[in-house]
Amino acid sequence: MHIIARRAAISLGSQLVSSLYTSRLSHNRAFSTMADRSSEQVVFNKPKVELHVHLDGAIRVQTIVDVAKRRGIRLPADNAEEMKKRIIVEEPGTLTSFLEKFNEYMHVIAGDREAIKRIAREFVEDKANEGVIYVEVRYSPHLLANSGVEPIPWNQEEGDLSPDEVVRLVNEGLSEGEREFKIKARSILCCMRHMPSWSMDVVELCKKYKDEGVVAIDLAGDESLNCEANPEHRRAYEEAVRCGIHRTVHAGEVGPASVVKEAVEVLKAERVGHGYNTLEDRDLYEKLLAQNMHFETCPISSKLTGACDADFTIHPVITFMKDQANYSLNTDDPLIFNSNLHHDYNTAHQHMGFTEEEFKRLNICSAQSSFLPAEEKEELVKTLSEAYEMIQSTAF
Ligand SMILES: O=c1[nH]cnc2c1ncn2[C@H]1C[C@H](O)[C@@H](CO)O1
Repeated sequence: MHIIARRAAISLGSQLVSSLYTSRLSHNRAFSTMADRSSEQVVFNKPKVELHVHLDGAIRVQTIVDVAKRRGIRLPADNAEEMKKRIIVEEPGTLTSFLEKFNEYMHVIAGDREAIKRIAREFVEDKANEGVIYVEVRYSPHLLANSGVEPIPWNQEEGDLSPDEVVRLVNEGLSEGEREFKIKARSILCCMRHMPSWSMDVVELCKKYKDEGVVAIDLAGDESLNCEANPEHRRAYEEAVRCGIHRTVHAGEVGPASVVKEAVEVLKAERVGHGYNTLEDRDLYEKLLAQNMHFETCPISSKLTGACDADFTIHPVITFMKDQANYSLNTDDPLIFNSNLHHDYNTAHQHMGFTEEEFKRLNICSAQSSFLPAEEKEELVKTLSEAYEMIQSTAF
C-alpha cells in the first residue's frame, strides 16, 4: 500500500466540501461561544475529528443566560460576561472542584425541552466552526432530566422530562445541526461513577437509540472519589458487550493506572478517556500500545483539572506522540475551560512540539478509532486523507 500525495478537492460521497471548512474557520462566529480567542492563531486549519467532548460542558454562556430569562430562573449574573466569570476555571484545581462548576448552570438547562434541543444544535454549529467534520459528543441523559430519575438532579422540581426523552431531544438537535452545518455528529451516553443505579438505564438507552445516532456508552464522573467500578457499572458494560454497544471509560485521568487496567480488562473499554496515568504502569502501557488502544486526550482540560502538571512541556501526550500511539486531541468541556479545539491544537504545537504531520496522523487515528460503522469510518478516513493530500492507494 502506498501513501501518495495528491492535490485534491475534498469530495466525499457525503455532504462535506472543502471550501466550507475554510470559510467557517475564518468567520467570526467561529469563536462566538466563549471568551474572545479570535485573535489566537489557528495552527491546524484542516478538517478534524473530535471524540471526547461533553455536551453539558460545551454550552454557550449566552444560551444559559437566555434560557434562564425565558424560564424566569434567577442567576447570580444576568449577562454572559458576568456568568462566564462564575463558570470558567482559569487556574489549575482539582477534578472535584471542576465538577462543581456544573452546579452553576445545569439547573437552567435540565428539564427544558427547548433548551436541550438548542444546546445540541448549537454544539454542532460550534464544532463546524472549529473545522470538525466528525464529532462524538457525550452526556448523561439523567443529568438533563427531571422525571424518571432518582434523585432528581440539580434541586429541580419534579417534571415530566425523562432520560429517554432527553436522548430523543439531543438526537433531534444534533440531526438538525448536521443538516444545517454539514458535519456528522454522533453521541455517547454517560454512566456516572457516583450513580451506579442509573447505569442499566443508560445501556438500555444506548440499545434503544443505536440506530438514531447513539454510538457508545461511557463512564464519567469523579474518578478520584471512586476508583473501583461498581458492580452495577460492570453489569451495564457486560450488557453493552453482549449487545455490541461500543465502550469508552474515563480512566487514568486523575485515578491511578489500575483504573485504566480495570476499564480495559473488566469493563472491556475499546477506548480510554484521558488515560494519562497509564504511563505509571510501564507494562500496562506497552500492552495497550501493542493493542493499539485509543487514548482520548484533552490537554487544556488536563491542566485545569489538575490531572496533569501545568507545565505542558512534560505532558503525557508528548509520550503518546513520540511513541506514535493511537490518541486524539479533544476539548472535553470547552465552556468551563473557556476554550475551543484550536486552543488545544495550538498548545500542542507551541509547547509540545507537535507538527502538522502529527496532527494529520492523530486525526486519521481518531477516525479509525471512532465508533462509526465500518463503511462510514472508511469514508471518514478517506475524506481526511484527501483533505490532507495523503491518498491511500492500493494500486500496483
Ligand atoms: O473530565 C471529566 N472527567 C470526568 N467527568 C467529567 C469530565 N468532564 C465532565 N464530566 C462529567 C460531568 C458531566 O455532567 C458528565 C456528563 O457529561 O460528565
